[in-house]
Amino acid sequence: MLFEVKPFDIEIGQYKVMLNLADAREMGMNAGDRVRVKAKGASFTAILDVTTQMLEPGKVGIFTEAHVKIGEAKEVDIAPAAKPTSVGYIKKMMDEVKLTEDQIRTIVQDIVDNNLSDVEISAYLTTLYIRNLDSQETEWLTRAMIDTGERIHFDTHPVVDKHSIGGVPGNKVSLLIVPIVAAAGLLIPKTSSRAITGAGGTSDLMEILAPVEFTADEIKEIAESVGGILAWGGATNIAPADDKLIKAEYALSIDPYSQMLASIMSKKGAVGADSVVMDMPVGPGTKLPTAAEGRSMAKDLIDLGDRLGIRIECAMTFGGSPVGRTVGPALEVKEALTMLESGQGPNSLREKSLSLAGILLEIGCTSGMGCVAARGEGRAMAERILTSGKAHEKMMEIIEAQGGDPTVKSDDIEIGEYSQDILAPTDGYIISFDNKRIVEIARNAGAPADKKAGVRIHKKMGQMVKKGEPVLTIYSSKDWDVHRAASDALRDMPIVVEGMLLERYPRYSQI
Ligand SMILES: O=P(O)(O)OC[C@H]1O[C@H](OP(=O)(O)O)[C@H](O)[C@@H]1O
Ligand SMILES: O=c1cc[nH]c(=O)[nH]1
Repeated sequence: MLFEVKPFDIEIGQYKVMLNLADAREMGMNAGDRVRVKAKGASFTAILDVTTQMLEPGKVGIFTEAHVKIGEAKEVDIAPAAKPTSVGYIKKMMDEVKLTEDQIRTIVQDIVDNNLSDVEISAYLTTLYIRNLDSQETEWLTRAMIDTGERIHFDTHPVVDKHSIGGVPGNKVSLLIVPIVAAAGLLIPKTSSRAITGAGGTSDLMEILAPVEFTADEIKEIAESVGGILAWGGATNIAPADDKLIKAEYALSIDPYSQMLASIMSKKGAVGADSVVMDMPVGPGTKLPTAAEGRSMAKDLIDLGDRLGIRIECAMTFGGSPVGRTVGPALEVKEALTMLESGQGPNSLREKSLSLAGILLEIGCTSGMGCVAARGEGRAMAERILTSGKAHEKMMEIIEAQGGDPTVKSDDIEIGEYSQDILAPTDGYIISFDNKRIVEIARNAGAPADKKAGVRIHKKMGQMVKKGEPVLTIYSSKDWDVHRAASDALRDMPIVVEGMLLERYPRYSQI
């Protein structure tokens, strides 16, 4: 049937069209069904939405991505179409049937081609949240994610890299590790994602200092010119399925195990990394609650690295409380820049950054790939690079190469103008600190979309507090977001001070 085009200026990351309910009924279709859209020079499958109000019969609403495909066409032909075959493969996954390499590749290709609806993508992720793929399937998934995008081939080797599985709040260490390692003369083309389960991923942070969206060629050029880059993987055509999946994971606040392995390793494989240090925060409220789970994941990551020809070294790090004292993009950038400027700052941030950077400085020694520090000397070298100001100098070069302001100072970074302190309800020691609640509070305050929102932590596990002293300060660009986050924090405190009355459960209802 022919329909008059009505463009909808709405970007949703899918090919979507909308029809009046009467037209959809006449064609025997419902919302969520697939339609074939044909216009002069274009033919593609889209997901159908229906309306009774927004369009008259005879018209078709064309969302941004689909509109780009049809160009200037004023009329399109719409006909029912079959669901993509990958929907059947996702159903097989749900039924615990092992998939073939081709079937996994088809799912990934359909994700890249925007052929799956949000419902289908969340079914895929939910299945992977409930059950893991085996190591062969995970390798196929990772390879499919690499092969459906571009790859970078560097002329210089070794190419080293760092990646975190995330899950611990305030994990701004990449902003220190990349310049330290690049200042030591190693090539580190770091691509990151945005926040997945947290309140600010490395790309959300770096974006405050410089643009993070580059093509694969630009990443190669920038990294080769200054030794390092901190780019957003989602903007490139590198492992393009990754960001589409991460968007859905962020909405669900989940990071399914097998997808996490493939997500991380596809980004590393696509940039041609020879050696990678993997930061694996372990502790209550993280993605790895116990050391045993950490060791098991380390084994899986090393195995996947071997299959792909990437040398992986896993570092289980302390995830029991936030890294540093800030959570949320601008607050974290301020803290990281202060450390680059002065070499000083919270011990947890300094130690973690230096230890992980140190591993990278040593990493190529045993494999004969080339390294800059002998075994056992990497951390001390990283510390010299930080305290001498060379890491700061390198960070400014990276910022400039990415198109940011190389004269930026930590004092220039603005944080939310609205704030509220959360006070200790009693005297005592902090005996429990809930990472997940800290992230929820920062997200309620608006992070990561509001870059100035987040939480400053005044007191950490084991520290003494006096009744009425601030334990946290919540920041936001909007006063109502601060109030919402603060009342949520007060309703269910993220910290427990020894001796605190946690909850009163009355004998009789008060109502
Ligand atoms: O939001 P959650 O799940 O905590 O973690 C996601 C973060 O972890 C990784 O950090 P990096 O790229 O190694 O610095 C990702 O790229 C992302 O920035
Ligand atoms: O890059 C990352 C990091 C953590 N989890 C993922 O799924 N991807």
